[in-house]
Order: sequence, then C-alpha cells, then structure tokens
Amino acid sequence: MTAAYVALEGGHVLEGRGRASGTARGELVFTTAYTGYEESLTDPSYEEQILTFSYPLIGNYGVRTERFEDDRVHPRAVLAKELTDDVADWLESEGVPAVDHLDTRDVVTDIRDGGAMKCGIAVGEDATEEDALAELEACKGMSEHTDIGAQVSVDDHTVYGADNDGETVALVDCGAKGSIVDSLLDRNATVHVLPYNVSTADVEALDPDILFISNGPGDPANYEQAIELVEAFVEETPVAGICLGQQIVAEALGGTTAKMNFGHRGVNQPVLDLESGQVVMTTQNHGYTVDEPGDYLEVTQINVNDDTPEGLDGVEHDIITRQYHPEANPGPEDTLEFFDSVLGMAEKTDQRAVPADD
Ligand SMILES: NC(=O)CC[C@H](N)C(=O)O
Repeated sequence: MTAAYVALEGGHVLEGRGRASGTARGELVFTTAYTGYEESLTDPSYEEQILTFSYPLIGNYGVRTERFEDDRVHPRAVLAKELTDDVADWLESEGVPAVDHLDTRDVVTDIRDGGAMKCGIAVGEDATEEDALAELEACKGMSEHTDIGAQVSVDDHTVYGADNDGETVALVDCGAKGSIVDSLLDRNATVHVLPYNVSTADVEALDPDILFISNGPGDPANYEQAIELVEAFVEETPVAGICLGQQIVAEALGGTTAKMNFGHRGVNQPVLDLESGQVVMTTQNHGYTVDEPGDYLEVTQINVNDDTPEGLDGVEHDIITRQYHPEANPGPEDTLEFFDSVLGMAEKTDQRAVPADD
C-alpha cells in the first residue's frame, strides 16, 4: 500500500491509502455531490483547493472526456472514502495526488467546524508525515492567490459560434466552465471568450450585446480588471454573471463580498425565488458570498439553508446574476432558463434602440 498523509491546519495528520502519488497543498473543502465527479474535478473554480467527496464511492461509472468541463483536473488533490481504479488512474496520469480509505465523515465534520482550511498532502512509496506538514507550512490562504485568474483563463480571445445569428456575448473567462459556453451556443449566441484581464477598449471593440462574467477560483476582490469592466459597461450594456461573476458584479457596483465558513458545494442546494415563491434545486461550488448587494442591485433569490443571496437583478440597469450554476454539469437542469433571461436582456435593449414608429 502506498503511504498517504493529509496534514490539516493546526497540525493534525490523517493517514489513508495512496491512490495517486505526489505532494500538494491547497484549501481543503468538501462537496456533497453524489454524481458528477468528472465535471467537478475539471471545474476551474476548484483551482488551489483540495477536494473531499463526502459521498463514499467515487468513480463507479468510469471517466469520459465528453463530460469534462475543461481540459485538465483543477483541484490540487482529491480525498475520498473509496475511489475506483478508473478515477485513481486518471488522477495519477494528471499528476494530482489522491487519497482514499479516509473516514471522510470526520474530514467533513472538521471542515464544517473549523471552516475551509489549509491542507498539505504527501502520497508515495517514500512519503512521510513530515512531507505533508511541509506542504501545509507552505500553503497560502485563498485570498493570497492574487493573480489566480491567470492560471485558469484563456491566453487569447477565442470566438465560438461565429456564424450564429443570435446575440453577441463577451464572456470574461475567469475560469469558465465549458457548459456555460455550450448553454449560450445552444441559444444561437456568438460567444467571445476573453482573457480575465481583457481591457475595456478590447471589449468595446466587440460591441457586445451582453457582458458576461464567468465563474472562477479564488477571492472575487482580486479580479480588479473584471470589476473595472463591469463599472465601465453597466450603463450601456446588459451584464450577467455566474458564481464568481455574481460576486464581481456586486464588488463593481458598491456591494461587498465575504468569505463563508465552509461554503456551498453540492448538487442539491435549495434556492428560493422571492417573487414566485418557487424553490429549485441547484448545483453550487463557492466559498465566498455577496454580503451586501449595494444600492444598484436587489436580491431576487436566496439560499433556503442560510438566506445568502443566490440571485441579483439591477435596480435600474439590465443586470442578472446567479450564485449557483444554472448550466448544471454536474447536477440538476432546473435553472437552464437563466440563459434565456440573460439573452432576453439584449433583446430588450434592442427594442429600446429602435426609434418609435409614428
Ligand atoms: N464557482 C465559482 O465561481 C466560485 C467563486 C469563488 N471562487 C468562490 O469560491 O466563492
């Protein structure tokens, strides 16, 4: 059996079974999702985190690239009660350490009580407890990753659906999941995927119908250029955002964000729509939240478990954001119509632009 050590903030070290070798450090979080491990493991929002699956068996339907959200695994390491060989081999080939035969009930309880915490991992024939503790020692807090967008964003402007005749979307890629692009393409949009630090002038040159800020890893306050973009465009262009995108929009418009204790990660987070009274099940993966929405935004949806904002609308401007993941993958597809609402904002703007016929 390959030795495997997991050092938790505070210095407590767990021992498990090594399933993919290497050393790693990151913020230890958990997801309660019981399916969708391929989508979660390729979600760029998990960059610089160590992902614990609370569901006890992960990998029982194999690994298929068709289900990937990006072209690589993003968590720095993976913890579980039991990983199948398919998943373990995949993680080994990606150089991402994995540990199973852990009592993940204890790990989850520790995170719930102590909050998302720093963690160091060492897996391998010669791995030692000290190696894991050295990783822990070197681990940075999430908000200290000040340029994390650079690790996950496209390097260059890329266009999808150039021949589509729907709306033109400027998607600021702070670590966008592939399913967000697909959901827009399914609705006939042309999607310009832009680097996370794209300049205002470069976005202006595209004359987009919608400015869309994607999901992504880390602290929203560190995405200064995306925050400036929202400020620059909000008067003229409808703005949308998912997850990190919602947080960036709030930061840009006088709202505030805060770090949660252990966040929301799973595929059955209940969300209440304040206007309709309807509750929907949603997929979530976030550790920060909008704290105060500010005067330009109103909260339209809240999390049933803890009342945190799940949806925001512009009070006077065309803005619509979600803290959860309407694009699903993994998880329920109950909220896909979000993308119709987003593209619908552009149609509204078009109608206003047409002079009255008299
Ligand atoms: N999925 C996301 O976009 C995550 C947003 C942000 N990094 C958070 O943890 O809250």
